[in-house]
Amino acid sequence: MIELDRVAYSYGGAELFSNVSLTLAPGSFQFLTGPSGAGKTTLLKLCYGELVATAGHVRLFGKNVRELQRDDIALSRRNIGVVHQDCQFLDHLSVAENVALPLTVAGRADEASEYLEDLLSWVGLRNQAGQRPPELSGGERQRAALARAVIISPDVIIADEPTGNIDWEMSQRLLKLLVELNRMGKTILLATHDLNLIRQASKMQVQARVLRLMNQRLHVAGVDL
Ligand SMILES: Nc1ncnc2c1ncn2[C@@H]1O[C@H](COP(=O)(O)OP(=O)(O)OP(=O)(O)O)[C@@H](O)[C@H]1O
Repeated sequence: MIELDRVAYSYGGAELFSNVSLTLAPGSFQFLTGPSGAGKTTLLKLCYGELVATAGHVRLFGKNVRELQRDDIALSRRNIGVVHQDCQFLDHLSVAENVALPLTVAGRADEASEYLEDLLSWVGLRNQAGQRPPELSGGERQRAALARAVIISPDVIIADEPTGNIDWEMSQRLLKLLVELNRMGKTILLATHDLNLIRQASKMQVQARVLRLMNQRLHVAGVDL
C-alpha cells in the first residue's frame, strides 16, 4: 500500500531523521510513537504524499512519489483517509457538511446522503449533524474527523495523535472505531504518545506493530515500552 525506503527528511539544513524504512501492508495496524519533536507528524506527511522525502523513496500504491505529477498524488491520496492532529474543520460548515467534504471535493456530493447518516450514527454523532465544529467536545471533534477520513472509503487510514486532547473513555471509544475499521480490512497507521492506548489495543487482540521514532531513526518496539 505505502512504502518508505531508506527515507530521510530535513527542514532547511537540519536532518530530522534518516534511513527510515516502513511498509504499510494491506490490513496491517501500526502505532507510531516517540518523543515530542522526533518527527512523527512529518513521517505521516511523507506517508500520505504531503511532503516529499529529501532522500530515499516513498511509494504510494506502488508508484514512486517523485515520479508522480501533483494530480496523480491527489488521486492516490483519495485512497488515504487522514485524521489530522487539529482536525482542520471548516467552522462555517455544519458537522455533516464537514464530514461529507471529501465526497463534495471529489465531485460525488450526491453520494453523501447515502452514507452520511449511517456514518454519523457509527461515530455517535447523529444528533450533532447540524452543529458547527466549535460546538463539539474534543472527543466528538475527533470522531467527526474520523468519519470525514473514512467517508470516501479509503483503504488506508492515517491518524495523527487523535486522542491527544481527549479523556481516556473517549480515547478508548476512538480506538474501538479504528479497530473495527481494521477488522473490515483497512490499513491503519496511528501516531500516539499514549502508551496506554497501545496496551489497550493489544488487549483487544489487535495484531498491532509498534514503531518508535527516536534519535533520528525508526525502531520496532514492544508494547511494554
Ligand atoms: N514546516 C516546518 N518547518 C520547520 N521545522 C518544522 C516544520 N514542521 C515541523 N518542524 C520541526 O520538525 C520537528 C519535528 O516536528 P513533528 O511535528 O514532525 O514532530 P512530532 O514527533 O510529530 O512532534 P509532536 O509529538 O510534538 O507532535 C520539530 O522540531 C518541529 O519544530
